[in-house]
Amino acid sequence: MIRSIDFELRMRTKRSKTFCRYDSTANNEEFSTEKVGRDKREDSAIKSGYTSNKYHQKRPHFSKTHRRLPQCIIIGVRKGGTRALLEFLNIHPAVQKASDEVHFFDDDSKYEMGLEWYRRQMPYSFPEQVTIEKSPAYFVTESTPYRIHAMNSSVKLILIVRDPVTRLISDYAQLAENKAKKERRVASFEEVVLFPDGSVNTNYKPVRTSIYSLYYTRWIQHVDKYATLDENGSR
Ligand SMILES: Nc1ncnc2c1ncn2[C@@H]1O[C@H](COP(=O)(O)OS(=O)(=O)O)[C@@H](OP(=O)(O)O)[C@H]1O
Repeated sequence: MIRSIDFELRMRTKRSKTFCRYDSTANNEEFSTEKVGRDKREDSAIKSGYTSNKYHQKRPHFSKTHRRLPQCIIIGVRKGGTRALLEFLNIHPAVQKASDEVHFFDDDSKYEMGLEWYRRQMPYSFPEQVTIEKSPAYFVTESTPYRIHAMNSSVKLILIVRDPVTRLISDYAQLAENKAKKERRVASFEEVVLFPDGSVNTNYKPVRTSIYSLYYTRWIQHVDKYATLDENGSR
């Protein structure tokens, strides 16, 4: 059991002589490594901030830790502050986050790889810790409520929402920035959000994402099935 935020565990592996420290305050890492015997690959990965699960799979870990399917999932909403929420939760020593968005339930090609693949994307954790991942696309993807329920009907789901118009502007701004980086034409906000007669274009995906009721009603159909999703938790 991890008892406090300052609690540290240290391990020296025989093979690489890597010195590992459990640091629950670390930003992007389940484990921070330091000192003796790090191989070059590890050094450059740490320097560049590279923290993909592919790399984690090769990193040393404590003998009593395992990768576990998440008991808690932040399902959205995109641009709702999901990253900040995940990082805040991860400060708690009993929480272990997946660093990357896994997109297991909303991406058919990933879903087809099965739960064992999904489990392997998760961080190592102690038995008492809660594994958590966030993929904001889950909230708006049709197949996701059923798929998550099929994995675990008592998984805890967190939905964080934001003023729908502010969220739309934030979503548009990110998409526009991505397009600009690729030197593609960026349509104005009015162009994509409004029809010439001034009505709102609800076919534009960022607009649709902000119509929370479209998706909420889909999730609510599963509320009875989710034993732990009570009235407050589902908001
Ligand atoms: N604490 C807090 N309160 C209010 N808003 C916050 C907070 N933390 C992050 N943010 C804002 O959330 C936006 C990023 O949301 P996400 O992390 O969900 O983005 S993403 O969907 O993963 O891309 C992003 O919004 P924009 O600034 O409009 O881009 C963040 O500024």
